[in-house]
Amino acid sequence: MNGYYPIVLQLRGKRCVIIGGGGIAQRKLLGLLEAGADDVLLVSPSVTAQIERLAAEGKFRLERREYKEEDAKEAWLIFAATNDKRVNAAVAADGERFGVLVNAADEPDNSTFISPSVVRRGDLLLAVTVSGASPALSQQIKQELEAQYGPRYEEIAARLRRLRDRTLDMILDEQERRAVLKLAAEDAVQFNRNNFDTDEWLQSLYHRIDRRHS
Ligand SMILES: C[C@@]1(CC(=O)O)c2cc3[nH]c(cc4nc(cc5[nH]c(cc(n2)[C@H]1CCC(=O)O)[C@@](C)(CC(=O)O)[C@@H]5CCC(=O)O)C(CC(=O)O)=C4CCC(=O)O)c(CCC(=O)O)c3CC(=O)O
Ligand SMILES: NC(=O)C1=CN([C@@H]2O[C@H](COP(=O)(O)OP(=O)(O)OC[C@H]3O[C@@H](n4cnc5c(N)ncnc54)[C@H](O)[C@@H]3O)[C@@H](O)[C@H]2O)C=CC1
Repeated sequence: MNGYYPIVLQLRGKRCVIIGGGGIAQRKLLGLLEAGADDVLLVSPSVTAQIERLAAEGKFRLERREYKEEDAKEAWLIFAATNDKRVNAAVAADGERFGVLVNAADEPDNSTFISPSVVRRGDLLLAVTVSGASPALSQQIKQELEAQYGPRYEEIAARLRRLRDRTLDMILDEQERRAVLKLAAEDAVQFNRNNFDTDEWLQSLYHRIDRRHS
């Protein structure tokens, strides 16, 4: 069994490099752009039509050439996703040497991180991995989660963020705030879209907490 520690990375301002321009490189690229990465370089002599289109829209920098060592040296995080095992292994070894986070798409043993399957609903991020045992199972579980946690969860998360921000200056007692926020998370899933007001909601949560305590 492989042990992996999950983290969620903030990529703003971090140089993310993808070596390769096929279907796998494209999937890693879309994942980075969805995550808000704003300093992405993709290096490959040939690329898919979609990679080409996104490059033309200025979403990231494309260099049509083969990999060179400086690509790894200047990276914060790097994906080795070519169809040449030796190139992928060189990217991984260079990345390791320069202390860069490395994902080798063809060889988990050369990687410092692996990519999970991801469902995004606004601020809600669900990530699934089977630690390399079965990417197909990760994908299947992702589809189940997509059905279970539909698009309305984007609004639920946004609503809870607004409420939580409001409580930070309204409820100074930490215990009380915790009780309100836990009840709010239970409550949020039941709400329908209409007649929503953060302050009214907060008041009703307060009443219910009071009642529980008395
Ligand atoms: C270790 C890891 C490293 C990494 O890439 O990060 C890795 C490695 C490899 N994948 C291979 C095959 C496939 N990968 C997929 C799909 C995905 N692969 C992803 C992640 C990972 N793949 C990491 C482990 C994650 C985990 O286990 O949970 C996903 C989840 C995320 C993503 O890539 O963004 C994405 C689903 C995205 C989605 O949600 O839709 C499919 C399905 C398909 O293509 O339709 C197949 C064919 C079916 C199968 O094999 O199960 C091969 C053999 C290549 C060959 O035969 O040459 C290797 C190499 C090896 O295992 O040695
Ligand atoms: N991690 C995963 O989920 C999966 C990984 N794979 C692995 O990923 C590899 C890539 O798969 P695909 O994208 O389908 O391959 P592909 O054959 O469609 O694309 C390979 C790309 O690598 C580029 N390339 C080749 N040599 C290069 C170099 N020296 N420098 C920069 N770019 C170079 C080519 O221009 C091409 O764009 C496969 O060989 C396979 O081992 C395959 C399936 C799933």
